[in-house]
Amino acid sequence: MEILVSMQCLGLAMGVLLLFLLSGAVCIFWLLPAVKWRRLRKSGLAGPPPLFPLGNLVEMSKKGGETSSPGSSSIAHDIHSRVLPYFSRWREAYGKVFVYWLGTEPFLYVADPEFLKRVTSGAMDKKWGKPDVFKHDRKPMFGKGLVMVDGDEWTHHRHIITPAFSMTNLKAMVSVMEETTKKMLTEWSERLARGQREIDVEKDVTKNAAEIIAKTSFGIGEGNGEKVFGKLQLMQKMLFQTNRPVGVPFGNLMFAKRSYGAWKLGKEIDQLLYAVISSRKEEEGDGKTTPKQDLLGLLLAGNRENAQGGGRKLTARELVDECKTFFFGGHETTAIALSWALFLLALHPEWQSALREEVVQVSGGRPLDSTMLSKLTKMGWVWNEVLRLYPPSPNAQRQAKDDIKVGDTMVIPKGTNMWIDLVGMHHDPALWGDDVNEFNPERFREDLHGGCRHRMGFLPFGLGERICVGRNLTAMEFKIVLSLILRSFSWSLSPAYAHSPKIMLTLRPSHGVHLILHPFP
Ligand code: HEM
Repeated sequence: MEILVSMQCLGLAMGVLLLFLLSGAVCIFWLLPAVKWRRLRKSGLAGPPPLFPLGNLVEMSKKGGETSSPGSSSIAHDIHSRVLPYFSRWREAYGKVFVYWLGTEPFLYVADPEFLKRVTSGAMDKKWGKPDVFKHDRKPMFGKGLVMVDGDEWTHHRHIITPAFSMTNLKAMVSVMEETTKKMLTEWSERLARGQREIDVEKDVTKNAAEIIAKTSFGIGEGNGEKVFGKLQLMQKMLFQTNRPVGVPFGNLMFAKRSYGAWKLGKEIDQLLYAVISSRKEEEGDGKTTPKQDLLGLLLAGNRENAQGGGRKLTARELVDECKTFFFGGHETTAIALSWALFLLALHPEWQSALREEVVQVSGGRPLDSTMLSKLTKMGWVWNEVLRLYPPSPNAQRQAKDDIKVGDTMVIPKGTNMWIDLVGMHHDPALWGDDVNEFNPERFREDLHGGCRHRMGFLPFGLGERICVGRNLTAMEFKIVLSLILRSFSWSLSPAYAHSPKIMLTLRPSHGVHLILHPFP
């Protein structure tokens, strides 16, 4: 009898616990998002109706634009509706500012530069940080590196990191970029000599950019550098092979095995980078060795200076995370920009010739240096036009760290994320005119903003205080690699090339960029 009673009590307790958990889940996954949704609508922010706990993910997962059939006749640069079909549809219905939901997370979609200016200008910029929802997912890649931290921690990191990217420091990296790229070009020549005419340049340019960033960040080939580089690449593939259900409660469990794999790789990479850093500290600690001029060397020097001025040093853990951040933030974006540039120049041989002429005029046959690079004016226009039509980072993101009041009626509640659609703004005829989808580098001839009707309509490197810290480094690398290719080859698009831009974190040519190369005399 007593056993029966205690069994009943246990059953009751289990029932109450279950009910408690269930009502907690209903509250977190349905009621709270619904309340937030109501608050946003009250502020005048409409959007596609979400279905919690998935939000609008079902509509977003529907297939969009397809690959063009091979051949250049079907290539168009009007890519917004192909790469972001759901945003394109919602924009027609709700305009250039609306709210959509990734799971239970609200996102304010913004493709209106004037609205963006109103919500981020001046002191308001400080109220925005980076979305928490991506932090867990991307932790193995960036840890608590600059891209991920907010508030005072961000200010501290940025203060130490920014000087490392100054033009004076970057100059020392020209020869590393040149040497590495020449190796790639020698390989291309050898392949041509063996009778191979077609090369997927995207693959090789990505490998080249990874090698450059590993060398310029922490000195590849020095003991553990090469191992780190291989593992970092593997981790990136593991994490971003497929789109993940961001914002969906327990969505990560669906990818538990892969997440665990990435976490494990992350730990191995950390160990290797710790070893690189401590041997560097030992080498430089005696004060007799000159600090290395790669980013890690410059960070260590910045760290010492900061400590001498009474500031806090970045810890070894933080230095490791910054090295990973430079690798992930730096190589793929640069490689993609170069790949799109080679693709666009294949379609526009007249620009290929104009750039080649400029390179010959500026450098003759001499090794490149930073003064020469600054004289490559036309190449600068092409750089901007590539980033406009095919921005490698297709969006910038923020999260309101406080309620943000806009004008008299609108409040963006704390916790709301903001998704700034750079592809949308860069392809908006209202901002750029009727030739918005044409490759026309001349638009940057007299204007850094390419004639865009709004100063904030062209943002390939993001905005405000959090603008990309590596933008000078990447522009320098672009000019060096492209100049060297132009000196050695001319090229056209392979008939097998299929135009298929796709967003997988970055905006990439998903079937590579296959070119027919011709050695240039
Ligand atoms: C074509 C090449 C590149 C593009 C298109 C690009 C684009 C961007 C964008 C859009 C952001 C976000 C800015 C924002 O939130 O407002 C960003 C941030 C960042 N980028 Fe780049 N980037 C490139 C190359 C690089 C390189 C070469 C490095 C370093 C080696 C780098 C390191 C970073 C870092 C550390 C941040 C975070 C800055 C912060 O939050 O303070 N990027 N980049």
